[in-house]
Amino acid sequence: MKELFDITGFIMRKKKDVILSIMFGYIAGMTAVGLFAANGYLISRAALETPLYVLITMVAVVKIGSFLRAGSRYAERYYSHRATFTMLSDLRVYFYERLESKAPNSLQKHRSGDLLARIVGDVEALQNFFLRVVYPPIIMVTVFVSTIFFVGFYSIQVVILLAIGLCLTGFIIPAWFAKKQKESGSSIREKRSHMSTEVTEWLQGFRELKIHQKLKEKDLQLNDASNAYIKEQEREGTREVANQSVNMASALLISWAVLATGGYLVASNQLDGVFLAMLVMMSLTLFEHSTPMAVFPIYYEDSERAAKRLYSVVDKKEQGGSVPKDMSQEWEGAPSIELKNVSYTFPREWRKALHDVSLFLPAGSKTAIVGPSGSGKSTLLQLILNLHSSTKGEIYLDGIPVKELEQDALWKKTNVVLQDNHFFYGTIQDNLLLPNDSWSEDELQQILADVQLPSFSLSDQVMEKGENLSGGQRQRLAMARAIAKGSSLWLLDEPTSSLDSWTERRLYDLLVERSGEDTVVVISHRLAELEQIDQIIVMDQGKIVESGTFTELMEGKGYFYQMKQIENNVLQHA
Ligand SMILES: Nc1ncnc2c1ncn2[C@@H]1O[C@H](COP(=O)(O)OP(=O)(O)OP(=O)(O)O)[C@@H](O)[C@H]1O
Repeated sequence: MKELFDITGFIMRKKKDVILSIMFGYIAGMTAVGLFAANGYLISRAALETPLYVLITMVAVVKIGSFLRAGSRYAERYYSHRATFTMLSDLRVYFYERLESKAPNSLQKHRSGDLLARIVGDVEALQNFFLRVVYPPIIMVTVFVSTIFFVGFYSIQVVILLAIGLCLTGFIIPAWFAKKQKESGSSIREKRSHMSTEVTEWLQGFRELKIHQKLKEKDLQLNDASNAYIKEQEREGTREVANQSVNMASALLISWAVLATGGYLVASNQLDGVFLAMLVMMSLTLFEHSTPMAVFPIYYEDSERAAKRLYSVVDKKEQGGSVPKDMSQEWEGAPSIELKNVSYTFPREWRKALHDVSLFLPAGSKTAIVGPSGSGKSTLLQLILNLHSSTKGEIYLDGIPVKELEQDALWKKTNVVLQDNHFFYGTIQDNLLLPNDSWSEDELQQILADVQLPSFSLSDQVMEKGENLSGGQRQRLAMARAIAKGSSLWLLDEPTSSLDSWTERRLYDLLVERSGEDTVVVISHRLAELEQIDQIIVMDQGKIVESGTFTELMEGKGYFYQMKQIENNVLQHA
């Protein structure tokens, strides 16, 4: 309920359109009733010996009424849909912003297909909240009340019948449907989400599924998900039609009752016969406004579910979620990095990825982090980047706690290469993701040459996810992207793991040359090229087990020395 209240807030931001659509909806409803009433009256009058001028006037009124009805119906549709679609666009932006601020920590809990179903399908479902939940009862009540007031001048018995009809078709029957709807429940949203998840996985993993001959199995799962969704859609459709039929049948019964009562009143001289057709026509038209109430419970519940599903993603207070307190802080130049007793456990994991890590990296220093796979190197880098928030302890950049830095400002000031670098469909230049026009084309071409991609031109096409690039080319392009960023903090996670030794050496030389006085932290799985690094941090099982310069660590003959010996042996036997 609270979620729908929030959605109502979004609708109310479009106050002008909402008021205009209700106003024109009311005019359209009233002119429809008036038009049919005039028709009924006209037919009756025409049967009597009525002067021609009265008939001409009546026909003219009917004609004007038709234009008015068409015009106001158009205006009502225009404003109600404008209110709805601009509200949907606001909702999309709102949810996207909330999701973005929670990425990647919270979003990891949701499968991508499910998220897609929520941000596309559930937002879309909310278009019915105004059009089919909020709006119809308002129009129904206002048009009914006005008509009943008018009918009061002719017959109190018909007024009572119409009032009973309003209660029955507008409230009692929809309430009964709502009860039935609650009992049987609807899972159309969940079924759609499940199907979307299966489709996304199928698309993303198509190649692997094909290679490992699992495509058929996955196809069956996809089919099951699709059939379940279709079945639920059919169930919902049948329910919708059944509800509408019951409501329409009840409305027709009331109109029959109006006819019968009117007939009795005419026969007993309590009503002039010329008004009978008018009252029946009014009744028939009037109940068109209560028919939409038949589907009110379906759309109300669907909107409620959709709103709940949306808010369940963005509303949760995450453990370790980053909520900057004072986002105005920034650092100048190359920052120092300090970690004080930092621990981190991934959501839904019991094992600590980092355990009580403390370190200090002076401004302008060059640091390498090494260690076996799974020792927590990438996690450490991600915490410095504020992609996750430490479970315990504090991280400082230039003395400022990273939790208090605005994420955008932090990322703007950092040259990042992660293990998985994403590339977009577009040109090489597009994929350098330049923050401004500070580089000329020649300079960018030089950067490409420096990262050992001399044959690439800025206008070369990159396919989706960089599929037309080799692993090594992707890494070099990611390095070019980091260089083009031009910031004074470098955080690089295995930037050369797919490169041959010669190219790796060139890239490390380039890094030293380009980074100058900047602060650099580089994760390396290889222990070569570390002689020129100021400080090496050795990690194992989420802890720092050693640190020092290359010479110190080699002379200390500890963990690093042993790793180096193993690496040398492997290389000798390779
Ligand atoms: N997204 C995640 N969710 C849950 N656990 C994770 C996640 N990412 C990493 N871990 C766990 O955290 C621990 C540290 O992982 P991390 O990626 O930091 O290691 P690493 O030293 O960078 O390894 P590698 O050299 O293989 O990249 C591992 O036990 C890993 O299973």
